[in-house]
Amino acid sequence: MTMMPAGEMLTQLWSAMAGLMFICAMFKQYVPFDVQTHIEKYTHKLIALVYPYIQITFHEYSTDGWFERSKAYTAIERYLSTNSSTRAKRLKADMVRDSQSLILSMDDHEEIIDEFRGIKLKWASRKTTPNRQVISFYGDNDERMFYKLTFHRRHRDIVTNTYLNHVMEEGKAIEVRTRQRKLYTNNKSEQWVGYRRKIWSHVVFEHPATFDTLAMDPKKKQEIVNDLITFTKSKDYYKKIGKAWKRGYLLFGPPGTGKSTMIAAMANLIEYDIYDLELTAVKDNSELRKLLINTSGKSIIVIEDIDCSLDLTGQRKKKEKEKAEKKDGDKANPIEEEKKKKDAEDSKVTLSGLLNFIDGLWSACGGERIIVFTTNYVEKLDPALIRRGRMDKHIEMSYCSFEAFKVLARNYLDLESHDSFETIRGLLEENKITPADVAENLMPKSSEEDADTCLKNLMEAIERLKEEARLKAEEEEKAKAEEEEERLKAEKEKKKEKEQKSAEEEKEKKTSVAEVKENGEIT
Ligand SMILES: Nc1ncnc2c1ncn2[C@@H]1O[C@H](COP(=O)(O)OP(=O)(O)OP(=O)(O)O)[C@@H](O)[C@H]1O
Ligand SMILES: [Mg+2]
Repeated sequence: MTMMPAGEMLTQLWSAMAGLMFICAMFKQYVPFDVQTHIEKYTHKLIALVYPYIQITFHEYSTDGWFERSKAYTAIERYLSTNSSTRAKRLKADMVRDSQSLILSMDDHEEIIDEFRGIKLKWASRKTTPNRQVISFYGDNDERMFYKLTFHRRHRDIVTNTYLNHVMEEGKAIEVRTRQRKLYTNNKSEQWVGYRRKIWSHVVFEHPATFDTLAMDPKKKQEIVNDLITFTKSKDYYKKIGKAWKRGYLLFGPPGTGKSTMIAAMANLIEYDIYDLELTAVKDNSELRKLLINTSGKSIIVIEDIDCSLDLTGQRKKKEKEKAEKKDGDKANPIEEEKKKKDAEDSKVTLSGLLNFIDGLWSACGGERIIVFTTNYVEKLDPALIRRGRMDKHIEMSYCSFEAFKVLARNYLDLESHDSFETIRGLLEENKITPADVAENLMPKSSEEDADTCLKNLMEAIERLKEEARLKAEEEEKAKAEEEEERLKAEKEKKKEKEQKSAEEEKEKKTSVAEVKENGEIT
């Protein structure tokens, strides 16, 4: 037999392929659609007879729970990332933890062979674009990613019963190991369209705060740490008592007392993600619910300044509005006003919606969660929102105590003790100063400033604050006295007016009686 030259062989192959494609095109064009479907069905059956392989697909977004990224897909992605990196030829690279190492995973349209108990299984990463003759409104957002697993049908049982479980478990374990903690924030609903929905955007969470660097009463701090750690280990306990595995914390206190810092420290302690929920960007309760469904387990959901985000405290908002109206008078810009009004109308998250979010049926889906609210005005919140069971732990973050100061001195100046500590203790006991102010003063402002200078700065700052507070108190006192004086004056005038009025009335009465008498005499 004579060997065909390579070039000729290639030409023949090309022409055969072109012929096949032509036949396919003709088939699609001229054979009616339902006949095509029938032919396809029987072809599949025929292939199944001779082709002994089974295929399973795992889509990134399943069709029923379409809002949620499939957990199976994520687990497979992780599993294949460790198993594929040595075998696949085209890889995708992503940064992981601390941005120090890369994680490699299989690229789109790449295939790998995995081995399990001597069985060979083929994994392929695929992408489909819907077979439609229209230009997608959402651009290439309609692309769907999926993994396809192919294996021999004689291994069906072992794959479906054992192998897939093994992949899921491994995938989850890898995820925990390589997890890069994230800080999420919610997007406006306009960005929720398409298959690559962006309900939450995230950045890598890298806040350095820890409970060691957090300045507060050590006893209280320990209590919170214990509470958190107990929570993370209590899966079975929560199951036993029939409660969703979640815990609510309410952090309250004046600005600059470390509420946000505490949340970062919490996330760092228990290694949870943070979802920073901006309620003003949420249109209504159903959006709120969607946001919640799309949070993962092991996460802290934070609503900062809950008193400001929502008209939960109707009265306060109204008062503020009235005040603003009075202040602005007629000068208010009508366009601005209109916009504000529209914003207010748009934000229709209600108290009951929020309560449902915290402890409704939805709150139990997806694993352990911590919900944290922060506020500067705890007394203005609706009691329903913060009752125990909803917000399980109320933590007051208050002005800097001496114990808290010692933590800051250790952090900022590496000082355990100093001659001026006693003076500072006295100053802190007498004055209300926030940890943020103390921290600011303890931080060296130039390379020449040493610990002594920083402590001196702090003492001076407290003295200054003391003086400011005294002046403010004096002014307030004065204003109060003036107000009282004016009130008294107004009262006096009112009394006088009343007296005058009654005197006039008396006089009128008398004259009319006299007139009657006079008239009587005449008649
Ligand atoms: N208890 C604290 N321990 C350590 N640092 C603190 C503490 N409180 C405040 N700070 C410092 O002050 C800064 C402001 O604190 P933070 O943002 O946590 O205050 P906050 O209570 O959240 O205030 P706001 O009510 O205005 O949101 C932080 O960057 C932190 O460095
Ligand atoms: Mg804050």
